[in-house]
Amino acid sequence: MPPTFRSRFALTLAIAVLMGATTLLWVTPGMTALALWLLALAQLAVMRGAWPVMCLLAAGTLGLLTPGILSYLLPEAWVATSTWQLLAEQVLPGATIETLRAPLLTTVALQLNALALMLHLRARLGAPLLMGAAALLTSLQAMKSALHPELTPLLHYATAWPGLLIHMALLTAHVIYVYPYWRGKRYLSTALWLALGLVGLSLLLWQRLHVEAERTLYKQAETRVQSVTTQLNREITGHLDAMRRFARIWELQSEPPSYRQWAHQARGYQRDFNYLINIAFITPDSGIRQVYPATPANLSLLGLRLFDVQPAGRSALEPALRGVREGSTEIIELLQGERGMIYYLPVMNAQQAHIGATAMAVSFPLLAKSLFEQLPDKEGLMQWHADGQVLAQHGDASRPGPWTYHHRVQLGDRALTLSDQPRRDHLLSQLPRLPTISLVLGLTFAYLVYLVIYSFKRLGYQHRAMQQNNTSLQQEIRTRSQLQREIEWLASHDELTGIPNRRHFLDHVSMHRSKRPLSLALFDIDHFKRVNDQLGHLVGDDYLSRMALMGEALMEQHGGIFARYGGEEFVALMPGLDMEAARTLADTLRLQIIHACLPHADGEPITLSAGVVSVTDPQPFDMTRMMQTADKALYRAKREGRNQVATGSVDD
Ligand SMILES: Nc1nc2c(ncn2[C@@H]2O[C@H](COP(=O)(O)OP(=O)(O)OP(=O)(O)O)[C@@H](O)[C@H]2O)c(=O)[nH]1
Repeated sequence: MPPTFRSRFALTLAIAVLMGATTLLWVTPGMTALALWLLALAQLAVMRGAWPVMCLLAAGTLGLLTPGILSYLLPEAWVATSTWQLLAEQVLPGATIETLRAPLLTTVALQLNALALMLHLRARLGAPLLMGAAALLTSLQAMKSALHPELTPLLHYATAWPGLLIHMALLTAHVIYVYPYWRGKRYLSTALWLALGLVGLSLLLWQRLHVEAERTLYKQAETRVQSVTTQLNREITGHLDAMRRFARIWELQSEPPSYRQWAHQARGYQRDFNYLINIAFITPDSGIRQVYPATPANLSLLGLRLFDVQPAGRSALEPALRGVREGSTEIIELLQGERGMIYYLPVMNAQQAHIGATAMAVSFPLLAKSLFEQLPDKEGLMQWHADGQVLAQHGDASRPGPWTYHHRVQLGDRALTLSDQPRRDHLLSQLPRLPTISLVLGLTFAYLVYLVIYSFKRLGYQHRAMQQNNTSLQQEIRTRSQLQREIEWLASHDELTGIPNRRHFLDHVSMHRSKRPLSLALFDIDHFKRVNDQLGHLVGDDYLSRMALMGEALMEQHGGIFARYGGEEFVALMPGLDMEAARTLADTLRLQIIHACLPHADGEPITLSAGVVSVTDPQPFDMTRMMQTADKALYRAKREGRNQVATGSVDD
């Protein structure tokens, strides 16, 4: 994709995001929409190169989101949920904490995105990681929203899909824009993938801790409800035991109780169980004979036949009146105008004859009130239900939480439900901050790991590059030294034969000029032109080289030097050799060459002529004169038939 097309695509996407965020802000205004809108503007500013504007917008986004993050992070003891709620109401009348803060993952993702925009292309400061982490967090939030409610935490409230999609599009626009700048950085990928792995791990840990924390809240509701039902069972067992004791009192007398006796005994029981709104004596024909307390509502019942006025309780009352067993009604409409249940117990007299039954009417609302008494009323709403009707309730129904705990209780033959719906503020205040702290620490750790690995890899890369430079520099130095040596060698040696050249020879001469005796010999190959002409120049070159090497070896063996003087001429300096020794050495070379099998075209061996000159004490050394004398001697050797050594004296 050509870069221009890529950047145009990113720009279009950013503009689309801005339009989407504007719509979102219009339709469902909230912190997520506002932050996205600012970020989209910042993204456009980045693409237009307006850095100050971009920094201002990104910093504004960070500032907007910071109170939200703090509200998730700071312990309840430092800043209570109610304080955050008050703050929210002051910022926007009628707002709740939720309207002014996005879900945790979305808030953190938006912050990371804002930071990444501020860092722009600076991979060394972690811009790619911030983008990657923002994308991971947004994906997890999307997953949680998609799976809601089965696998999501109890307190979860999903981010609206448009917000998530817009955020993803914004991240994509940013990645498309910056990708070409990061593509070539080899040391980036290791640091990035490792740090993203850590981000993923800290997200998993957060998810685990978060779900656990919210399950604990759910458990608290469960415990609360169970304590109420246990208390209910205890109360029922308690007042039934008391009632049995009460019924047995009348076995001591032969007459049915008088009102005075009845009131005297019943008073104590009614005081202990204040939800007993009526303790009555029922005659065998179901007539109400005595009632306590003597309230107008109770007194108005005297004389009534329960079989007639309360047929719903007949099945419970009849066995008690016949002395067969105790009985109790379901929760029914009591004659006193309340809902409740009535317990009937048989009453016998001293002669063990059934004289009636004791009836105890329990007001369910009063019973429920006594059960709820211990519970705080600000934490939520607790309700008793039966047949879809609320029998009694306790607490505060405002800002209900996202879930209700239900518990079925068997009351006689009747099933009741006790529900507990905690208030959202209560749940938020109870929610531990540890998961959020672990997420923030995890992200920070991943960021630090990224910085360390990135710097380490970058240093390594730079170090390797430097090492490569050093190696090639050393190689260059070696090549140059080699060249230098070759140049120096070529300056002092003959290229064809490899033996010293005339310049080297002259340097050598100046070193030994004071040496006595000192001899010098000039050598010239005989009829060498014929070799070239008849055998070719390549053979001529080969002969020259081989003869040069023989001469060099022989002269060096005797402490002298053998050099090519030019063409097919050689020169030798022999320090310490007098004329006779020098002539013999020159002749030895001549003989070696004859026996070296270097034939002419006709098979005749190649030969050599030489002119030798020598100086002894106190003769001075004059190079020009020495050379002239040796040359003359050589000329004589040639003239006298070649293949011989002639000598000359510098004094002639
Ligand atoms: N192949 C080859 N030939 C060379 C080189 N330098 C000089 N010569 C040849 O050496 C020959 C010298 O010839 P001349 O000076 O006529 O002497 P000559 O044939 O050796 O005869 P005399 O010296 O008189 O015995 C020439 O043919 C040169 O071309 C060389 O480096 N390689």
